[in-house]
Amino acid sequence: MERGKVKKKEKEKETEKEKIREKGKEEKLKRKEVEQKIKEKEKEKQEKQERRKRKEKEEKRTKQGKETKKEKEQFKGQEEEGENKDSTLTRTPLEPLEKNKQILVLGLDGAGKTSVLHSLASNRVQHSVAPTQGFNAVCINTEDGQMEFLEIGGSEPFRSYSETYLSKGLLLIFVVDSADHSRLP
Ligand SMILES: Nc1nc2c(ncn2[C@@H]2O[C@H](COP(=O)(O)OP(=O)(O)OP(=O)(O)O)[C@@H](O)[C@H]2O)c(=O)[nH]1
Ligand SMILES: [Mg+2]
Repeated sequence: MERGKVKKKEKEKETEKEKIREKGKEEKLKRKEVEQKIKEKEKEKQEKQERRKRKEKEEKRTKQGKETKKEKEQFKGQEEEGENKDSTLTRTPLEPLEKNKQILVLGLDGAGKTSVLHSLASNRVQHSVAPTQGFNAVCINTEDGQMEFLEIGGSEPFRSYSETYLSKGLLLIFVVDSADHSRLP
């Protein structure tokens, strides 16, 4: 009789152990499922962030592209004019715009063109100015807007450019050195 009781108790113990093992397995599976869900959510978050970053980058690129396109078009126009005349001097630093035409400043070499422009721009007299090699563009801000002056060097090699720029200028200022009697008619 005692042996039978012992056997029964042992069987009961084993079944309890099995139940505990099964419970443990189920808990493990549940944990794994929860972990997988968390991982999936994290992945989705990362993907969303990456998409946002890409969009922002693309927007920046398109904005920059538009600006550079405009600049390129302006530069192309200037280059084409310069190539037609086959000289680097024809590429003026300030190409006259239709609305904002330039005021041409012409005169013989040493007449005082650069000096006049300098005194207009800064209200000061500058001594010993170097001869202008090609063009000298000066922009002066006034109450009514901007005034653009374009001086063409008076030395021999640059004099021919004054003819081509005469038609493009809005006004002409011709500077004469009245003290230089040898060059006056
Ligand atoms: N005494 C005197 N000297 C002047 C006057 N204006 C200009 N100068 C001097 O004359 C020289 C020539 O003047 P610039 O202003 O360079 O003459 P420019 O017409 O620009 O000459 P380019 O650029 O060679 O065509 C410089 O040394 C100036 O300092 C003036 O009113 N009086
Ligand atoms: Mg000059």
